[in-house]
Amino acid sequence: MKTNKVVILRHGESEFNKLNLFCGWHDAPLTDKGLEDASKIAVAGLRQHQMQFDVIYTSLLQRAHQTVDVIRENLKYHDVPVIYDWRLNERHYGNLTGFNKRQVANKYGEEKVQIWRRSFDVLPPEITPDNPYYAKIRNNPKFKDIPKDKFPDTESLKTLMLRAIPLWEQEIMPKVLNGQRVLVVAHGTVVRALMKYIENISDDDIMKVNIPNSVPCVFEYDLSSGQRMGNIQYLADADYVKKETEKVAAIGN
Ligand SMILES: O=C(O)[C@H](O)COP(=O)(O)O
Repeated sequence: MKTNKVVILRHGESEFNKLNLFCGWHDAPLTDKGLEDASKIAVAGLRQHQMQFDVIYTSLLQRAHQTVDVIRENLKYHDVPVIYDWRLNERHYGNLTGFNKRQVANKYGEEKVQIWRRSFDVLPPEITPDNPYYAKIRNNPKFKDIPKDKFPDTESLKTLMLRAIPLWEQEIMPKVLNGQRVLVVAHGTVVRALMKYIENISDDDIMKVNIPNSVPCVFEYDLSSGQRMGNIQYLADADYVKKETEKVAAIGN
């Protein structure tokens, strides 16, 4: 039986992850720890499982690019082409962008914050011009080619899926089923979106899914039927994955 694997990875810890701030489309860089984990966790996992790639897909955001760079540098993937696509950007966090998750929970309640963070279709309030990150995001030159009518002011997992799944179905999956080895380096909500779609996870169950930084997730396909095989494989120590997943699920301090 001929099979092929596709790997999906969330970037390393960003400055906003560290400060526990809603980030979304704000272009925060990785922290030193984020850079280190990209190599110690992501690269180590890929290397240990002898993963090779023909093409890498990523978003327009630097935290994903820096993660890609660490992988390319360490695994000598300089010849592997990188495709940058806005449809892999993190979900736009609306007017929550830039605010501390704990402080927002103290103001609106934990339940409300978890609905904003993890529900399938509840949109955070739209970003308004008085938000300190509004102009930075709107004027980010990297976003200049995004169609005006597609540029979001807030997004839920559902609306993110409306942009990310067509890319997966029309560009990424045909390559995977053609035998190309694809690595996707993206963001927490993008990984949740792809997982929901691939694994057919219900709108309720996806609320419990949290994605740790820097841990490669592997999905295997049977090339003759195009069907998914087996379970998701995480290329990191199980205790590490559990600990990091719990950290992401929590609202933090
Ligand atoms: O955009 C962000 O703040 C993070 O990348 C994801 O945050 P979350 O885990 O709170 O959705």
